[in-house]
Amino acid sequence: MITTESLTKRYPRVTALDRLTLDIEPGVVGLVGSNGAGKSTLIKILLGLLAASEGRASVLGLDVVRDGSKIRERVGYMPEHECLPPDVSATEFVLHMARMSGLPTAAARERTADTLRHVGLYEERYRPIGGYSTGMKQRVKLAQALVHDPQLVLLDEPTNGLDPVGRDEMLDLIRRVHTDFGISVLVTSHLLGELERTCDHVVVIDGGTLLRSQSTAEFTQATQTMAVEVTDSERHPDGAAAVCAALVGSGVAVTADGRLLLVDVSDESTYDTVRDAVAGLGLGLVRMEQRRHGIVELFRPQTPDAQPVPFRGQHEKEGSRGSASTP
Ligand SMILES: Nc1ncnc2c1ncn2[C@@H]1O[C@H](COP(=O)(O)OP(=O)(O)OP(=O)(O)O)[C@@H](O)[C@H]1O
Repeated sequence: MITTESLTKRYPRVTALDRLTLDIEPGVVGLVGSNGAGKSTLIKILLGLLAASEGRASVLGLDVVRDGSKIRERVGYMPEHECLPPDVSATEFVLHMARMSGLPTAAARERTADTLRHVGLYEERYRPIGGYSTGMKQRVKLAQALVHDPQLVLLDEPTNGLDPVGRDEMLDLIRRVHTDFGISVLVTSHLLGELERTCDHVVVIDGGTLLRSQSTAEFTQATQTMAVEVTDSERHPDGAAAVCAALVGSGVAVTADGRLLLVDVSDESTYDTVRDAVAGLGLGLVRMEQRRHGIVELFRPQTPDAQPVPFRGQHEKEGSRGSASTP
């Protein structure tokens, strides 16, 4: 879907992309990086809107230098920053963008109505965009990226400025763009956690260089650890400690993480041992689940000398952008 070869973009004061080589298959792909990592620069080069300093790139098999206009016919783009005219309605704006993409008037009208329905703006479609909430504006930007039925959409920080519920809705919508219409998606975010559940594949860049490009399943491989949470009782006011002692007594390796017990699963019988230990103490089992590596964990230092990559955790608030910190 996208390939880059030693792609480099130098601005007078900063190298935004530094010999980036990528090979991305179709699907829903997340491009993760902290602020200034080079995500928007990469997207603009892929659209043929910005010239690279060195290297090559192609999108859907088309060269970004030679075939920029062909790429833009087949690709939808949702820019990061607000760029919507306040005085027109969503219908007028998206229809205009559909016509700009070359659709005949009747088809453009039909596609506009369908797309606005798909992004959940059908009821509001005749109101001026200036009165829309941030979430509604993001949906208009998504609708104009989809209206000409592209093969691929490039979505630059589509969850920016949204509250947690708005984020979840936008991420579900993005997932459905692929499952319902078969359109491939490249979505950028500085929040690792949100891409974990949305994307099939994640590409991580930092300072314009590639850190990782891997399937989400590989990123979040299941581990042989089970998290167990139990209730307390009058007899056992610290239920977790009591279960921990019982398990250690049965030869099970277990560590306590607050109220959570992390149990090494040596084989299937470990599940029965945990159940029997909890029942034997007369406690209730709140949770017993397999632990997975979250993407965030991958950025913890691997060696004592290694520095963590400064990505922001999912729960950090918007508005503190630019002050990157370790999750
Ligand atoms: N037109 C420009 N002129 C000079 N420097 C630029 C220009 N555009 C981007 N940069 C610089 O290039 C680097 C990469 O910027 P880019 O916008 O691609 O990052 P990003 O990962 O998209 O971050 P953000 O999410 O903050 O937009 C940054 O250091 C930025 O300041």
